[in-house]
Amino acid sequence: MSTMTDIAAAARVVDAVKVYGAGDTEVRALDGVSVDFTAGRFTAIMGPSGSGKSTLMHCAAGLDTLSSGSAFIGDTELGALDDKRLTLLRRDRVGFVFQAYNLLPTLTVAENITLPIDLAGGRPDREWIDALVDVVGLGDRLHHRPAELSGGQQQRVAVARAFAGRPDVVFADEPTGNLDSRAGEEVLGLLGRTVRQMARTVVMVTHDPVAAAHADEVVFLADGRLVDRMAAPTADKVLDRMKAFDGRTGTPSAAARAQGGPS
Ligand SMILES: Nc1ncnc2c1ncn2[C@@H]1O[C@H](COP(=O)(O)OP(=O)(O)OP(=O)(O)O)[C@@H](O)[C@H]1O
Repeated sequence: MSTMTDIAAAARVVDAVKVYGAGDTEVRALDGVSVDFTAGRFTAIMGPSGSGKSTLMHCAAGLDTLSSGSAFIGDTELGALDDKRLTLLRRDRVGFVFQAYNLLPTLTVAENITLPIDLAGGRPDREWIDALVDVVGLGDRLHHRPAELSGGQQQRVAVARAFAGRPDVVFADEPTGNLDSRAGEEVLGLLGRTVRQMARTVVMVTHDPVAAAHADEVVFLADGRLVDRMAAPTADKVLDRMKAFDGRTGTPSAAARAQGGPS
């Protein structure tokens, strides 16, 4: 398990290439990406549509395999695992939050949160789960069913579920895509608090500069390549950087590079 004091990467990819199709229809969704997702930090992945954000997340999380290069969760290289071990690694060491909340409608909030642990035959750590429930602010909803909750509340349950087994890293793919801006802000604030107060690691794919501004760092992809990183992002700085990408080549302008870095 990772702690705040680790300088190690919770997840990383090295020379990651992902090719879909072949011949005339070949697409290089990832074209030699190397990136570390530092333990104890909240990282956002941004870039134009089709730049490879979801592909990077899926390959880093072991949901998809690379064409070449390697992906690691902690020190474990995913390409070295057979299907069964990869499934166990995803279950035990990785958490997921998707745009659709994917809660089970027949289970209560409390049961949804501990479902992955129950399915794995584990015993939930009560103290940890109680602390999580506190952070997500759902203490008075634990015995409700998902249909009795707002979208924002359902996504907060999904966030608690993702962290319930204390995974090394939680990957979030457009977690606020279905939410209005207020509910989205709550979920993003919650992800940020969980990282900072509970020493967790989050990697989030987003289109939204306001969402990316909740992260500690933003990595920018364009045309399947890592083209920039920004520490201490603000929505304005992220928006400016996105505007500076040439839509076709993904190359940031010199002006954009000059204003980069933390403010
Ligand atoms: N299963 C697939 N088969 C063929 N091509 C794919 C597949 N998945 C993704 N691609 C292609 O790979 C490239 C990268 O896609 P990806 O979904 O990773 O980008 P993205 O940055 O997440 O895009 P968006 O912001 O629109 O969700 C795109 O050109 C896409 O069309």
